[in-house]
Amino acid sequence: MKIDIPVSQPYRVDIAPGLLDDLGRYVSSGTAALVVTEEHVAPLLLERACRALRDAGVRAVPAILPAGEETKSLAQYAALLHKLAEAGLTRADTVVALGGGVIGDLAGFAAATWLRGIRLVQVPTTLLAMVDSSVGGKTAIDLPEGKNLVGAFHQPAAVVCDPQLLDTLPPAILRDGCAEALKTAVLFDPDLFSHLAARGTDFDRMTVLPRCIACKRDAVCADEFDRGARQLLNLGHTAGHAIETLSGYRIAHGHAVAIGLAIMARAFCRDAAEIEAALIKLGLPTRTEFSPEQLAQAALADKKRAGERITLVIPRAIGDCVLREVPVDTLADIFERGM
Ligand SMILES: NC(=O)c1ccc[n+]([C@@H]2O[C@H](COP(=O)([O-])OP(=O)(O)OC[C@H]3O[C@@H](n4cnc5c(N)ncnc54)[C@H](O)[C@@H]3O)[C@@H](O)[C@H]2O)c1
Ligand SMILES: O=C(O)C(=O)C[C@@H](O)[C@H](O)[C@H](O)COP(=O)(O)O
Ligand SMILES: [Zn+2]
Repeated sequence: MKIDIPVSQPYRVDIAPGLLDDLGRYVSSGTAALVVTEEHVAPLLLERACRALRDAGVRAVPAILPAGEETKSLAQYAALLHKLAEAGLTRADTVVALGGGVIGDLAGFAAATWLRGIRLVQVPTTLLAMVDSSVGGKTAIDLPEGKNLVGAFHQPAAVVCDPQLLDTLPPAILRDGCAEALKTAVLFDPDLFSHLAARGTDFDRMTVLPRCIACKRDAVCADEFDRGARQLLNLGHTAGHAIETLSGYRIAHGHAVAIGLAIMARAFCRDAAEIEAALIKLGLPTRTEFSPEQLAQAALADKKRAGERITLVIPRAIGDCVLREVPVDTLADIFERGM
């Protein structure tokens, strides 16, 4: 299955079981590729990925980083730039991001900035990366002060989505991806919501992956640079990113988004009970130990803030979400309503 993403630099998401072995099709023969991955994914997939590239005449150079959100840091970004320099990557060459959202965001940011931008191929290996982070061109690293505070828009040249890679995913990591899939469903797709609410983590991959990617395509194509409608994709993220930051990135992105979604649903949504039930069915949390005041303070680092006002994503009902600008000093009360 192929999904075209007609942004300023159009590309395609290819979805097929076993597609990793065809990775060589996405990089030109005679060029080089830095295959960026991390210590959990490397033993599972790195050799296969490099073999597929070498069989296609590509000089594949592996770069293995530590696993986990801490890797989206200035220090690992700098280390990756040095690896790009050592590997001698030129503007004819490619960065391959082989991993979940952490590797996709970090390797994507390195590809966006090395030589002011070189080719990037996303090979998502988590559900979250398949349904959300590998598509749309947001790349970033975190600071201790907040999530994704440094980054760039850099669309991939291709997304190589092999659903078989999900077979080795630990259940908690699968649930992270379910949170973003459910977010997408609440935003745009009531049928997808019903599917996830009924099936939980036993969802049908070839239903959920294409539907989420198609929804993301539409939001990204409407507003590639995140100035308006694309901000809807931030549903649950104002509180979610605050929870991640306050926890020192101990709480994973998907879990934090699940809590953020539940807070906004309880505060605003006539379908709040259904959304909370679906989150619970998916094995996701819906409450936080942090106070509304702590969340509001941490949310001041949100990119949807402009001076003393911040744009929130308000879920009025499943399939009916809107952007609303509010004064930042009302945030704690809003979160309180959803606790
Ligand atoms: N750019 C975007 O649009 C966007 C969208 C959503 C989330 N994100 C970012 O994505 C990140 C979260 O991504 P994530 O949930 O994929 O986390 P992750 O990349 O840390 O992966 C989660 C865990 O799964 C392991 N793993 C990965 N693939 C595996 C596989 N096939 N088998 C077994 N284990 C595997 C990893 O080693 C890691 O321990 C956050 O930093 C978030 O901010 C970005
Ligand atoms: O692609 C988008 O746009 C999103 O907002 C998707 C989110 O799931 C993702 O977590 C994104 O990285 C958040 O972006 P940010 O701009 O709030 O850092
Ligand atoms: Zn997200």
